[in-house]
Amino acid sequence: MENNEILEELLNIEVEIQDVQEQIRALIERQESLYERKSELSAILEACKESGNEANNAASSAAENWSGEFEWDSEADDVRLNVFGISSYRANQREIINAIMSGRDVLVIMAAGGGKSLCYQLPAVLRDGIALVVSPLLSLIQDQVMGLTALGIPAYMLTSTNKGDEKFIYKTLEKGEGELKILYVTPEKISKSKRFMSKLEKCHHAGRLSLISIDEAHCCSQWGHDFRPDYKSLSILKTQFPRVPIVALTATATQRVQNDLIEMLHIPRCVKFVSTVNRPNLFYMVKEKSSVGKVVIDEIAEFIQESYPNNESGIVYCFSRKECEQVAKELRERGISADYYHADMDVNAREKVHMRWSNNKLQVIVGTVAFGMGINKPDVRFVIHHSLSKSMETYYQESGRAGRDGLPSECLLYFRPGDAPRQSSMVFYENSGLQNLYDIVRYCLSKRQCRRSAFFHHFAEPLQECNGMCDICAFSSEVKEVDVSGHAKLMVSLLQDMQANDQRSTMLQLVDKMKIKQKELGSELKREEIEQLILHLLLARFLKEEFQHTPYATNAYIAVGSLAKQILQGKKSVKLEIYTEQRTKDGVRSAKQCLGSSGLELKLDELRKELSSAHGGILPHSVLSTEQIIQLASQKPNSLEQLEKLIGKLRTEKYGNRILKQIEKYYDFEPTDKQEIDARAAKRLKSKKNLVIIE
Ligand SMILES: Nc1ncnc2c1ncn2[C@@H]1O[C@H](COP(=O)(O)OP(=O)(O)OP(=O)(O)O)[C@@H](O)[C@H]1O
Repeated sequence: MENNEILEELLNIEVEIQDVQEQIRALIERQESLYERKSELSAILEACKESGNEANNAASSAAENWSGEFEWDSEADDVRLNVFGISSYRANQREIINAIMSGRDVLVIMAAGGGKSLCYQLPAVLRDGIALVVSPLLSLIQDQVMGLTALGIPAYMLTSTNKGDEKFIYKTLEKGEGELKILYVTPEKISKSKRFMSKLEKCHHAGRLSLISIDEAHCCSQWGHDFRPDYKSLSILKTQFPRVPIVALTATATQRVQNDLIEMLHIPRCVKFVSTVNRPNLFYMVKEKSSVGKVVIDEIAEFIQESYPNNESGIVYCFSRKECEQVAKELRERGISADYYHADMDVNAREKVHMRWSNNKLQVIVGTVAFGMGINKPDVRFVIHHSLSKSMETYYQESGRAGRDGLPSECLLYFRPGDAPRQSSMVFYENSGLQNLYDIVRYCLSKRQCRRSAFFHHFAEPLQECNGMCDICAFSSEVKEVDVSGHAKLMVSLLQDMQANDQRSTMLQLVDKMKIKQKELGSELKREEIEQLILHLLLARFLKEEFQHTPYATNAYIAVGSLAKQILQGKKSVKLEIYTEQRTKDGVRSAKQCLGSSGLELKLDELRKELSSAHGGILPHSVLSTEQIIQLASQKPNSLEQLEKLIGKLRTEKYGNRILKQIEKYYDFEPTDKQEIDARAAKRLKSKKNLVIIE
């Protein structure tokens, strides 16, 4: 064998070894995520078994019957009503309180606005001694202390900003003299103040530390979206105060975060209360985002002005500080009262904007993620994401700031594939950062999966009915699958060639190259479709992202992924989901379709006009009972007036559309007589599917 041949073979083997290593790495990653999903599913199964298939409560809570009778029942009822002014408990609150009162450690996962505070504040009032509450943000703490003081509960905070109370607090902890029931601290106090910890130790020694509550507990976990290193030090609490019950509370925690929390806080025998992540009053929607910035702002402004003309509050989330300022300015130019909020502003300026918004002097806050925890405004009617969030958790949390009062509210996410690399260059160094980002990208790309069910899937929760409260379920739109294997193959070869020449390509550059090259294939994809294809290939690991740091930024490049060979060898076909007809902005087309099938000539403009003028600004409380729908279906309206009369309280376009969607379902019956309809409706109601409650 010639030397040259040996060298060449050696080189080939080297390349192949690298390739195999890449594949092994990818397979290990896949194996890890499968293990994780397996443990999540096993946990759900366990929870379902123990709670007799009831979705809402997690395992141990059900087994120990925390809803039975307890000796503190009447005192607790008295405090609930006469101190907190709350007439009845919400789901799980009483059970959680009973578990804490029984001295157990408790993990509470309850959606935003679900009423977590009462769960630890009420036992804090009932139990002798002082309750310690660890909370991550000063503004949150201030709110809570103000609220409790107003209720006549002696609550204080020990932070660097209120040195005045420090002396009193330390004396009370040490000697038990002053009146103090609930003490709020930030996690830094636990990790950094030896003095505080020694006073707390004395308080505990004298038997006066009643419970420890850890708010926003997901901050403890490396996998939590708001991970805070100081929360790590909280592991000391159980070691130092083993018999004091710890209650950890959060709005979002995947199975992995839950396990992490339990381990970190040393509470392996805690009672878990996992309430559903479902927020039935929130309408979720993903909107295609134009690549022209002005068009996006026009759409957002139009949406706000049409749907919320009476200054109803909203939030617009943006990617960067600069973008926040720009979007706020452009919204103002379009007549919307908006201002920005981000971490670069000084505290006073931020506080001022927050206050104006809280007092309804400002309609829209345009914020970065810095406008986050501690937003307690209950009547936020819409949360719009101008840019992609970095994970499903973050999106759930941010969009969840809408509708904490339980009234119908909307969550819109503007998505275009080009936003993904912007985020990935920010998150790639985080634990599972890319994986988390790809989860939300998958959510945005989906054209068939109910948005709500995507959340259930993500948080490993059994499915629940969406009731037409997401764009996928509310608007009917034809989606077809297009085979783009040829384009995928071309893309991979293009990248391979570039890599061989030591060239890199951003998503944008790759799209440009594809636009030219795809002509050879004889079938051309649009720019947006090529972008979508790139994302699909990234999600399936046929492609991967690589990052390069410059002194100013980190750039994301698209490279050939570990499984790309399968595409080149034609072992995998690639399909894109494409709408066969453009979804109309608000689903009127779906109404048209549904009414069309009944023979009703839909006067689209008339209906639109009527519906928008009927929108009185007050949030819709359209009521259309199942009986009314049955009636409607059996009467087959054949004029617009008749339809409107039947629908009666139709107030807004979007609610109108929901109702029409329901009608559509009923028309699918093609019923012959009323009895038949009643029987079928009863059957549906029995299976709890398609239950229409719009109130
Ligand atoms: N049983 C109840 N009945 C009526 N209102 C309640 C009840 N429990 C709590 N609330 C109210 O619900 C609102 C939200 O409660 P709370 O602030 O405790 O929510 P949360 O779960 O901590 O939400 P977040 O995670 O967003 O902070 C508050 O105004 C609170 O007074």
